[in-house]
Formats: sequence, structure tokens, C-alpha cells
Amino acid sequence: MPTPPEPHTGAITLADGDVPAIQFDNVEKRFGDHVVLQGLNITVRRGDRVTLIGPSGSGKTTILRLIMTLEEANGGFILIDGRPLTHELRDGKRVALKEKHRNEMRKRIGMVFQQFNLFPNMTVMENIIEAPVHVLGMRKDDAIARGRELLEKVGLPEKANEHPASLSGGQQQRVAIARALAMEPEILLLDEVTSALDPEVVGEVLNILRNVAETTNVTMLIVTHEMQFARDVSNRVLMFDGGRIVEEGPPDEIFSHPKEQRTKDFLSAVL
Ligand SMILES: Nc1ncnc2c1ncn2[C@@H]1O[C@H](COP(=O)(O)OP(=O)(O)OP(=O)(O)O)[C@@H](O)[C@H]1O
Repeated sequence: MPTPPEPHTGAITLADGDVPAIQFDNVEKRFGDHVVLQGLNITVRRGDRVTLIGPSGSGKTTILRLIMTLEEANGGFILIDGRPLTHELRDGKRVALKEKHRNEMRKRIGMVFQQFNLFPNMTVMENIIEAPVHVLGMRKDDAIARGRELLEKVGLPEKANEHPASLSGGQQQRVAIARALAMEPEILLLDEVTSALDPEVVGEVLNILRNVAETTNVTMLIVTHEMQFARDVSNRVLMFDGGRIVEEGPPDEIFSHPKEQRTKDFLSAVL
């Protein structure tokens, strides 16, 4: 008898000809002997908003870092818009792609981190225009005009000439969001973007991101402990444990009617 397919593989069937924004095909990631992700398959459609939940150490951040090419997988393939990110299959062998290719691919992806990672010696505007000018080759005037629009969008139009240190944590994170959007990414990765913030400014950052979700088509992958935010913004939730997807579905289903015991235990601990 053929083996039945794994119940929750994260892979979904797309309409013919529909190329996924992100595809993980049998991805493995190890740190030394520690296998963090094994045989992982994920398909993310264009415009999807996918939240990754699961206990600490289950591999959520590693998935975002692999997509951002801050880490490299030890096996399998990651495809962005149908194109290999770092490795491809050539004559039956898994071959690493050149740095130039990776750099091209990376331009399509933006990431906002828990620690805002702004350049401290640059002004807010310089932080925002740095990559558009130096990586995309955008004209400085155009980048500044776009930077102004983005500062409006994140509610900080008056902060263009300030340095990060003079801003609150919430304001710095809003600048980091503007900086990520300045590259006009097709994919936006959000890694616990409110975890380092004082509780009173969490709401302002989440509202900005709700607005980004409502006003753009950017594909989002979100790691967060803010379950209400995940519920509001995402259309799919993937529950991880031990580097595998144990359950997935729309947020209402996962949060209100989880099926797997591990999901129930995780949610009862965080909700
Ligand atoms: N650079 C690294 N070197 C060694 N081990 C690592 C490294 N990065 C992550 N790990 C390990 O990989 C596992 C998965 O980590 P990861 O940060 O992806 O989990 P997570 O689900 O995001 O956890 P958290 O919710 O605590 O952020 C953990 O056991 C972690 O210790």
C-alpha cells in the first residue's frame, strides 16, 4: 500500500500556471549536529499573509533568515517567484548559485527585525534611502521623495533629519518599517517586531503594519507573539514544533478550533 501523504506539509496546490511567491522544497537546516528544519515544504501564494507560530526554538526565525539569505540551507531548495534563491538542481546535483544571483534575489525581500538595526550615525532619511540608492541605483532625489512618502505612511514626517538615538523604540521600529518598504519588496518578513518595545508603543507599530497589509499586495511572513495582530492580518497560520509544521489553517480555525494537542497547549500558554 502506498504511504499516505504527511497530513500537514505546508504545501498547497495552486491553480495551473500560478507561481508561488515563496516555496520551500524539502528544506533542511542544521546548526552543527542540531537539525533545526527537516524536509520542510511550504508554499506561500503571492499576497498571502502567513503567520508562523510555535514554541521557542521551533525554527520560525530560521525560516525567515533562510529567505533573507542570512542563513543557508543544508538541503533542499527555496524558490522565490519560481526562481531558485541560493541553490538549484543541475544534472541531479544541488549546486550553489553565484553571489550576484543571490544579491539580485535578495532585493525582492525586505525584513524588519526585533532589534531595529538602524545605522546609528545616519539620519532617519539616510537610513531609508541608503539601500534604494546604493543597491537599486535609484536617483537620490527620487529616493528622498519616496522616503518622505514613507515617513508619512509610518506617521513620522517630521523626523527625517533626526538620528535614531533621539527616537523612541516604537519610532525607530516605524523607521525600520519605512526602510524595508523603501526597497519596494515583493516579500516582507517580520520577525517579532514588537518584542523589544515598551508595551505602550506596541499598538502604534502594529497599526502601521495593519495599514501596510491593507494598502499593499506585499506577501508577508510574520513571526509574532501578538495573536490578535496575527488574527487581524494573516490569512494563514502555520503552527511549528521541532522544525515541522504540525497544523495549519486560517487564523479563525487555528486560534478558535485547534485540532492538534500541541497547538492547543501552545495557544493556552500564550493567549
Ligand atoms: N546561529 C545559530 N547557531 C546555533 N544554533 C542556532 C542558531 N540560530 C538558531 N539556532 C538554534 O536553532 C533552533 C531554532 O531557532 P529559531 O530562532 O529559528 O527558533 P524560533 O522558533 O524562532 O524561536 P524563538 O521563538 O525563541 O525566537 C534553536 O534551537 C536555536 O537555538
